[in-house]
Order: sequence, then structure tokens, then C-alpha cells
Amino acid sequence: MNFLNKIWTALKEKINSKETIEKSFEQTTVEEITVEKRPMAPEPPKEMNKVAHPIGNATRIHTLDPMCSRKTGFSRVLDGLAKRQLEHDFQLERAAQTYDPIKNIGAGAFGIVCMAKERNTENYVAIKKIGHASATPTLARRTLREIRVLRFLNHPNIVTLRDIFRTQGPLGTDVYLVMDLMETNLHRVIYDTERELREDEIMQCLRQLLVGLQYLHKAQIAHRDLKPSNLLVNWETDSSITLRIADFGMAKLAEKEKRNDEADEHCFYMTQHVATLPYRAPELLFVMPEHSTAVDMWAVGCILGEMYKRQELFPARSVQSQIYILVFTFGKPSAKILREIRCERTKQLIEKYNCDTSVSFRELIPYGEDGLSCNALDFVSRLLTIDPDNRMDINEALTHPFIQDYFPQIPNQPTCPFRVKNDMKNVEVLKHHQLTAALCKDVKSAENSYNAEMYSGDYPYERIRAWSPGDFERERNDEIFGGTRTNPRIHRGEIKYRQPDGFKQERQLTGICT
Ligand SMILES: Nc1ncnc2c1ncn2[C@@H]1O[C@H](COP(=O)(O)OP(=O)(O)OP(=O)(O)O)[C@@H](O)[C@H]1O
Repeated sequence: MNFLNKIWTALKEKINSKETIEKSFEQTTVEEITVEKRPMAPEPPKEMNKVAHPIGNATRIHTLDPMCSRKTGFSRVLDGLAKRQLEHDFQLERAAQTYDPIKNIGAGAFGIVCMAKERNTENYVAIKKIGHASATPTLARRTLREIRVLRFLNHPNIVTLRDIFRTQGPLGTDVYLVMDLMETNLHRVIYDTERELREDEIMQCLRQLLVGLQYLHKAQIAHRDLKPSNLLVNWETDSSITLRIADFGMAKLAEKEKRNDEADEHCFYMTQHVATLPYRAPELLFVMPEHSTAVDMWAVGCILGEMYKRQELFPARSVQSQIYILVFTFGKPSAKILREIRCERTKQLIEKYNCDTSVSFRELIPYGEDGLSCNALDFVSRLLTIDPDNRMDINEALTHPFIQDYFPQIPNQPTCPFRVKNDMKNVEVLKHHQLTAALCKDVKSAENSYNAEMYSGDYPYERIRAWSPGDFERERNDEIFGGTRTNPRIHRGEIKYRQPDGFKQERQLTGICT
């Protein structure tokens, strides 16, 4: 009896304490749980918790938080925690005068991304933080690749880098890349939409992906990590879609590798670093000489199939099962492919999974009631070709009847600046200390050029940081500007410039650049 009483008392205590905790949670305000008071990032406009999307001067409204007005005590606590996390992650130091972080919007294996407001212009931007970027060779190389590719690219289907800065974190230099803010990514679009994507939506995404890729491939730059979450998207209500390729941490100058016969266990795991598994081309998976731009074309096939099917086509979570899925889907690779495989262990696995039959693309990618058209099937099958030598390249893709019938007139694309190719040449061979030095130098020079301020004795000054590099050059050709990008000179007077979203805007600039 005594024992039962004890249990009853303990239970009552537990219930009471739970009620007290719940009550105090309900009553706790964000301020009360803030241990250390620091200036908070201001809330987005309260009127409707909506912010006009800054890209393309869009009149469309971007909903930030529809639930805001009905927040419970508990979600207020969560908001407070999220804000403190944001403050902790984005301690921008001097750049806090320019940018005001609003909320976290994404995270990947190497970076975290927040939405921020540019204090001067009230524009919204995305800031990607690569923490302790110089700490390891992998991180330093990824960061350097991303900076070197993005700094001089200017294409409507590739994310624009607007600014770069760095801060000193506890584990080394943190690098911040300021980019166009996009609404969402293709992964979310595919899986958050309850219906199948319509063909016109799929085609719009595909065209923009191909056109952006053509710009890169022409300069022999391979992205090497194409997947839906790296394709940023603005999805307008009227189904007009803008897609931009992002995350250039794996980008590389595409040179056909020389055959290397050193096959060992190491290379089986080496491939794990390139491309996310479900989108990884067979030549990477099987450890064959890499054909760089061809790996992007394989990924395009996987992404297109995923848009139709709303499932990954080859959804394995380990190298071994990915090999199994490919062998099961496409049958045993040809003798030529087997000869090119450099890794004994991969060869053994392929032999073990021996499978002579293959799955038809119609079965692999069901879509709608009638399935894919013949053109679509041919297009996908020419992308998802195991042998990279036979895989369709970007020009063949853009001239394939599947694309041509849908988009008879695809305008000529601008050319990727030669500078990018040159800058990318050495990145792969640099040692850790060289990478760190190069990273420091690149960020510094970018900071200087983006931050170039225009002074003139009596006149107020303006910053030119919001311009993308290509736009700046275009204006130089108009002879409004003089100087170079790293040493810009701007003359006083009425000028016109092109903003990164392509809108012409007239503006009075007062001042000359020092
Ligand atoms: N400019 C942007 N606008 C809006 N969201 C963005 C932007 N850039 C990145 N994001 C979001 O942040 C996520 C992570 O960004 P990103 O892919 O560049 O990081 P990462 O660490 O390099 O990723 P990964 O793990 O793919 O290598 C993206 O999937 C996307 O949802």
C-alpha cells in the first residue's frame, strides 16, 4: 500500500510539473528567453507578412510566414530560437551595416543560406555562408571554385553573385557569398506540389536548365553536382518560371582525363565526393576516365525523369546499391565500358549483379495516361546513355526535336567570359596552403571591387555593389564608365545601368570613383 501511495505521489508531482512547464511556455515571451540581448534583425514588414519579391521587379508577392498572426506561445519560442540561431550563424561584422539577415532559408552539406535585406536599397538577397572555408583542402577548393566560376558569369539562368565578404570565425575564415534571392528550388517544387507537373512547366524548366548549361559547357566548365535542390526557381502564379543553376562548389574545367591504371580500393570511395548519388553518372560511379561535361548531361536526364515521375529515377543511398540499380536498369555494361573501369572492386560488383535484361524507358518513367511521347523517350534515352562517348551533348540536346518542336526559336546565348576558364585552370592542382592563399586573395580583391565607393568632395556617394560584373562591362562599353572592374571610375552625371535582373533603370549618380 505504501508503495502504491509513493507511486501516486510521484505521478501527481509529474503532472503538476508538466502543467507548470506548459504554462510557463505559453507565457514566456521571446524577450524573456533571450539570455543576452543583442540587436535583433527587424521583422519583415508586418502589414501582411509578405515581401515583394526583389528579383525581376516582380509584382508577385512572396509569402514569408502565413501563420504569423496565429502564433502559439510554443511557436513564438521556436521563432526566438530560430532568430538566435540566425544571429549566431550570420555575425556579419562590418557587412552588418549593409545587410540585415532575416531568416534561414536553406542548408547544404557545406553552406547555410539566409534571406537578408540590403539596408540601402531595401532589396532582398540570399547570403550563403561557407563556415571556416580555409580549414580543409576540400572546403577551400569548393569555395574557390564557387567564387571563381560565379564572379565573372552573367547569364539569366545562372545565379548571380552580387557581393563577397569574409569574417574571422573561431575555426578560420568564414566566406559569405551574396546572391540573388530565389523563391525556392526544384526539389521543393517537385515534391511539395500535390499534382504532377504539367508538360509546359517541365519544358520551361528543362529549356532554362539546358540554356544555362550551354553557357557553361561552351566555356568547358562542368557543374558536376546538378540536382533539383541546386536548381533555384521562381515559380510565378501564372506558371511563368525562372530557373537558375546554383552551387558551383564542384565545378571544374572539363578536360578529358588521361587513363590512369592505378586501380585500388581508394578509388571506389573517391567517386563519393563527386555528384550526389542518384544523379551520379556511370563513369564516376564505375570509376572510369571522367568526361566532365557529359556527367552534367546524365544528371539532366535524371532530373527530367524526376520531374515527370516525381521520384528519383535511381534512388540508391550507397555506391554499391547505386551500381546495382544501374546494372539492373540498363543491363550489364558493354565490354568497352568494362575495359575502361579502373576499379577492381567495381568490376567484381558488376559481375556479381550480372543482369542481361534492361528496363524500357517507358516503364522507367511513367507520365500521365498515355506515357511519354516518342520524342521525349528518345531524348531521355540519349541522355541516360551509359557510355559517355555516346551520350548526347548540350548542343545535340538543344537541337533535338523534343526541344525544337516545343521551342523553335531559342535565342543565341551570350558567351562565357574567357577569364572564368583561365581562373579555373589551376584550382584542381593547388595544395592546401596555396588554396588558402588563393582564397584569401580572391575574396580580398572581390571585396575591393564590389566595395569600391564613389566619392567626390561635395557630393554624396553611392555604391556600385549591386551590379553584376557583366553589367558593369556593358556600361563601360557605353563609355559612361571608365577604368576596370577592380578600379572603377564613374563620372558624375545622368547614367543608365542595367540591373542584374535585366531591367533598365535610370538613375542619377553623383560623384566620381576614387
Ligand atoms: N540564392 C538563393 N536563393 C534562395 N535559396 C537559396 C539560394 N542559394 C541557395 N539556396 C537554398 O539553400 C540550399 C543550400 O544551398 P547550396 O546548395 O548552395 O549549399 P551547399 O552546402 O553547397 O549544398 P550541397 O549540399 O548541395 O553541396 C539550396 O538547396 C537552396 O534551397
